[in-house]
Amino acid sequence: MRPRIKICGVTSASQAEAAAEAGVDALGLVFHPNSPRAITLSQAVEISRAIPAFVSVVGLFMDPEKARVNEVLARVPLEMLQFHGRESAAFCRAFGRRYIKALGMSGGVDPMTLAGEYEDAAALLLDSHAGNRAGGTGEVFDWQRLPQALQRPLVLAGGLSPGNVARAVEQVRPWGVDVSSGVESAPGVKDPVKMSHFINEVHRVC
Ligand SMILES: O=C(O)c1ccccc1N[C@@H]1O[C@H](COP(=O)(O)O)[C@@H](O)[C@H]1O
Repeated sequence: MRPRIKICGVTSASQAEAAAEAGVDALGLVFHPNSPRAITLSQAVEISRAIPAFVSVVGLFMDPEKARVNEVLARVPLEMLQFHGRESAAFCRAFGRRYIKALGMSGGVDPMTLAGEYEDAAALLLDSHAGNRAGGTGEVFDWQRLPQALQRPLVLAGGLSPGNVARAVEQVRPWGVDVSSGVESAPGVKDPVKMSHFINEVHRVC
């Protein structure tokens, strides 16, 4: 089965349109203020209007206040939430939306220990979290270290690019792949050619 493809951190309507045109399944809007891909509420509203039916809109947060998530949800039609910090499962499920929980493959904590906590997650996203940065790093981790017995669908992330995604899909067979910096021309600027190349590479091996 073909893995679902999410492109995270679009910062303009034209980038979202180009990704949809290329065949993406989901687009991520980043609400973590320290990211070069962070957008304002008005930008998020404008971008979400440009996203056609059957492309999911995912809101990315990292250790947000509950009030901030609710403020975003009141304005932006997010289908799903993606949490990249130390949010508990109770926090992740508090908004009446399905959620993806990101877990880091660097550091001392075994992702399997954490994974058990998020039994209602729509997927678990495994990312390198290199240098204690929780995403958007462009760093690959050793895919051999992925837990074999994950109870939820696996989304593979971290340093994916048009050059390595086919190998990643063949080796890991994830439910989905998520990419941010690997399809950019500069931080926060998605490149239509790279997005299209990335998606075509996934299709090529499925
Ligand atoms: O994209 C960001 O800026 C970001 C910031 C904080 C947390 C997560 C972020 N993005 C997510 O990081 C992974 C991997 O990114 P990359 O492909 O290695 O650049 C991906 O899941 C993004 O959704």
